[in-house]
Amino acid sequence: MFLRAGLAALSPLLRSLRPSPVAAMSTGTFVVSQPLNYRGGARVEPADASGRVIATFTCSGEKEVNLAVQNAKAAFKIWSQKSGMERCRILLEAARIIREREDEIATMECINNGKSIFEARLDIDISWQCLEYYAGLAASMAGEHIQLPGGSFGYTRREPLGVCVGIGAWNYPFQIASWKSAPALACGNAMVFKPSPFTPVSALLLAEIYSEAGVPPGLFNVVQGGAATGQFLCQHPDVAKVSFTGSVPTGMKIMEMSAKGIKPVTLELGGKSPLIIFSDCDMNNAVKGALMANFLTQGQVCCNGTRVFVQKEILDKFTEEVVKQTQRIKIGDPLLEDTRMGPLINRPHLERVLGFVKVAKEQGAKVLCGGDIYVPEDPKLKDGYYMRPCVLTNCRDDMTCVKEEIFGPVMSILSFDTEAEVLERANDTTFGLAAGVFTRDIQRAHRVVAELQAGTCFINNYNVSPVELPFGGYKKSGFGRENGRVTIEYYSQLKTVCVEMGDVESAF
Ligand SMILES: NC(=O)C1=CN([C@@H]2O[C@H](COP(=O)(O)OP(=O)(O)OC[C@H]3O[C@@H](n4cnc5c(N)ncnc54)[C@H](O)[C@@H]3O)[C@@H](O)[C@H]2O)C=CC1
Repeated sequence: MFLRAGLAALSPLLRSLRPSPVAAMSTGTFVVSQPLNYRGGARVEPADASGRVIATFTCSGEKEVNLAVQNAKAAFKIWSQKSGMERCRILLEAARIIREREDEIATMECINNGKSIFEARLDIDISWQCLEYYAGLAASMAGEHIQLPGGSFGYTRREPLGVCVGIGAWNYPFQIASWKSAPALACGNAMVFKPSPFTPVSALLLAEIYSEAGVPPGLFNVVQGGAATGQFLCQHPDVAKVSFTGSVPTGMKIMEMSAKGIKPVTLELGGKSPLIIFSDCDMNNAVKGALMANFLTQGQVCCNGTRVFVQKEILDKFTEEVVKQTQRIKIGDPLLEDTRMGPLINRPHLERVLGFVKVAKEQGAKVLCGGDIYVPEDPKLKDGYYMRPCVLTNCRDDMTCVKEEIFGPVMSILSFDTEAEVLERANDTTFGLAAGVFTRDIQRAHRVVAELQAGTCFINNYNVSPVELPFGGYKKSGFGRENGRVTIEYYSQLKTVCVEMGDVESAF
């Protein structure tokens, strides 16, 4: 568990950043001196425990989950009565505070997760942008007015759902908490959020920032824990909705539990996305795109384009250039400005990813670079969970590395001849989160994305995530969307009001 070296919560969050003797993640560490649950507008020790202790924090049990939901219910009463403009102002203030504290939050996220400080800053930028975006929408949420015969009419009201639950993965801890809470709060809901137990600390910062910005105490609560705590949340009768980011198997369980309470769910699950490079592409951009599609956050990105289909004519040139640039990626202490790849999340995950590379070799793939443990020069990092980014070639569609989500820095290159062929192969997966295409042929680009079975498609770029655009999956990658205007619909419900202006025409 990475929460070694005295994980400690911070608010003032970055109480101390000092070299850690067992720096498996980075040279940074922090001292947890305050509780990691947030309820009713303050940090609290959980009221009970689910029986499992992970590192230095206690997993919240049923009682604590109940308390958090009760607090959220009380805050919902106040918040849901506010006008859109009132909610807008508070969310804008929260966005401002995040922007102001960007360096502090990014540094914490970097230690929390292991991603480079360069990327952590981008995550924090996207987070405050998300709050700004939904602040802007809060005031413009409106229903319809529908004229009926005889002067009667109807209208619709867009109303919040109530207490929403957010359950997050470990790869984008602060960003996931923001992507879930911003639209939820903008619509007038309250939220109880459970971060991944591997990355428990940064959601607390968001909770404190919301309080500082002026949300009612209890509007955004954090409970800590793993599966058991997550189950208490999903099964809670007073929870109106569950928004989940994580793996497909957990997503299925979340949906099952929510089905029992007829709760709507948003599922942001895994992927094994195709990236199609046609021979008429701009080669420089295609190579950059392939790296963006595979190596951000050490490859631990759900929408990564890990199946890189390259048209035969340019296979050799493309592969050569991708390998050259992959080998140049600076690996090491994520807190250093020039680092672009930090450690993986924990040792079991590192071993799992290395295991995929081993199986790929056994099945006939060729390792062109990386795929092995990396030991940084800094002796403090020698036990870190680092690996060198890997490019595999000689891949076939039936290989494990091409079929399964690895969730690590492993790119599989496959070659293809025709557009029809590559489309069929690209779609031959149970996942459907994202896809990308590089070509200069504008008609082909649109024709291909129209055929791709994926919720998010990129043309001539990959893994950019403007908050204005909806993000989410097809097939087993989930449903519901995050970001964009449409997400309002996933955090609100429509009430129809039918108004009679004449007399009742009774059938009796
Ligand atoms: N589509 C998307 O937006 C994203 C999807 N992911 C996917 O997430 C996975 C990696 O993240 P992990 O944290 O390992 O996923 P995970 O599914 O193991 O855990 C995700 C969250 O669910 C909680 N959880 C686990 N079992 C639960 C249960 N039975 N009931 C309720 N909650 C439970 C965990 O504590 C954690 O907070 C990958 O498959 C990745 O593709 C990750 C980021 C973004």
